[in-house]
This record gives sequence, structure tokens and C-alpha cells, in this order.
Amino acid sequence: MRAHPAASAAVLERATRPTPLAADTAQAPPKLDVRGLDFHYDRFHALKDIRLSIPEKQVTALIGPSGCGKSTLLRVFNRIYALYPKMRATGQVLLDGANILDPRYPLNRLRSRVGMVFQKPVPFPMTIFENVAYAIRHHEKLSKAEMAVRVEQALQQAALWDEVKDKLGASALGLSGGQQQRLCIARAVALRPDVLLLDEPTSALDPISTSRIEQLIAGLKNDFTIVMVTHNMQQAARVSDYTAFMYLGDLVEHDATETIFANPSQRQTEDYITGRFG
Ligand SMILES: Nc1ncnc2c1ncn2[C@@H]1O[C@H](COP(=O)(O)OP(=O)(O)OP(=O)(O)O)[C@@H](O)[C@H]1O
Repeated sequence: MRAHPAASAAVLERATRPTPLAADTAQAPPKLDVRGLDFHYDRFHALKDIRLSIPEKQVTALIGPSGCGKSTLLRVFNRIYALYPKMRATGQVLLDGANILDPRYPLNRLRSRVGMVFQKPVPFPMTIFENVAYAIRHHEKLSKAEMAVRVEQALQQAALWDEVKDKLGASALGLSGGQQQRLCIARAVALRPDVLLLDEPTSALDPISTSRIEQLIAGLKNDFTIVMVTHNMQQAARVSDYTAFMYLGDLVEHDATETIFANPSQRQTEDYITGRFG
């Protein structure tokens, strides 16, 4: 078995850090439980009978070649497709046991429980404070003092507070790309969701900002269940506890990250992580 050298180094480095044993988390009920999920863009069958258990307060990475369905799966987890009549999902995605694909599951509730951060940071054209407060106001009525505390908490959680505490009234558009992405993370965590979805959160960032976001993710999993799409296998190896490999709409293999990178059970996974395709 020939694992990707850089990814192997990252796995080795991680091995020195304490991570919960797979057996521990396997006993806990999954936070998200995907059962027989199929997804169609009109006639195109983009996800095929996906079955996947996502453990609570762990980082699960979705990897695979371009077009395999990673972003589609991530977007199903907060039902973005519901906006488009020709897209449909069948099967079940249970969040704490309740099927979020059921149209009776209120979209507002889903959006407050499952937050999403996109590839390119998209701050609103308003102040740094308002970027975070705006999201909270949509879901909760807080006093001015409570709001100030919540905004500070969210910015602290996103490791941005120290850099912006003296300019909360300045435009968010004046922040650097890496700071803007952390602001988007602050906006998402401000709602105190259970699950954070990260769609290639560092692909538009420089290496230093990328490293800050990776450190941030390692801390955020104390509070949130994280599902992350990444093209960067070293990043998956460094940051995630579990990795799911997808190919042409199928979920080929899902296991502890160490296992996927050091000893995958499927040939396609091995070929992908050793750089033979993708
Ligand atoms: N809005 C859409 N309408 C029709 N087909 C789509 C749409 N979005 C995605 N697809 C198709 O669904 C498949 C999965 O796309 P998806 O974006 O989920 O892949 P991905 O693994 O995230 O790719 P990438 O790594 O390039 O972002 C692809 O074949 C894509 O062309």
C-alpha cells in the first residue's frame, strides 16, 4: 500500500495528538445519519444510495475527484436544493434522529441548526459587528447588551476578536481574505448550530490564512460537528477525524482518516490518495 507521502506525514504528525478512538464515537448515536440518499439534478443522478454516519463533535472530510458529488452532499445537509424545483433528494438524512429531508422539518430550524461556510468568503456590505448581529437577529430577539456579548463570543470562537475588537464599526469589506473567511465562520457559529458545513473553506486563501483556519477547525470541533469538503488531501489528513471518499456519485469508502490514508480497503480510494487519478 502506497499512501500519499505528504498526507502520510500529516497523518503521522496527527498520531501524536489525542483523538477519541473510533470505537468510542462509534458507540454514540451519529449526529447526522444518511440512509439511502439519492439526489437528482433534473435527470442527472448525482448521488447514489449514500449511506454515511457522521459522529458528533468530530471533523468528517469529504474527498474525491472533481464532480463526484461532495458539494452536492454537503448542500443536501442544509436543504439548499429546496429552492430549485428540478432538484430532488430521496432517502433520509437524520439529524439527531429527525429526517431533515421531510418538507415538514422547518427550513428555518434547519438553517439555525446547520450552518454553512462557502469557498469564497462573502461578507455582507455592512460593518463587522452587523455581519454577525444580522444573522442572529434573523433567528432570535436579543437586547442590545445580549447582542454585544453574542457577537463578541462568535468573533472569539472564530479567532477574529483580537484583530477586530477596536474596529467593529468598520466595513467588513476592508478585512483581508483570511479575516473575511473567519468572519463568515463567526456568522455561522453565532447561531450556535449543531453542525457546521465547510465547503472548501481555504481554497481561496494563502498558506498562512489556511493554517489559521485549520487550527480554528481543530478548536471548533469541541463545540460543533463539522463536515468539510476539501480538494487538499494533506488538509483532510491534518484536520479530519473521519474521511469519506466519493467517486461518480457513490460513496466508495468511509473510515477513520488514519485508515483511509494508510490502509484503505478499496482500490479506487488507494488510487485516488496516491495520486493515480483525480
Ligand atoms: N446545479 C446543477 N445542475 C446540474 N448538474 C449539477 C449542478 N451542480 C452540480 N451538478 C453536477 O453534479 C455532479 C456533482 O457535482 P458537485 O459540485 O457536487 O461535485 P464536487 O465533487 O463538489 O466537485 P468539485 O470538487 O469540482 O467542486 C457533477 O457532475 C456536476 O456537474
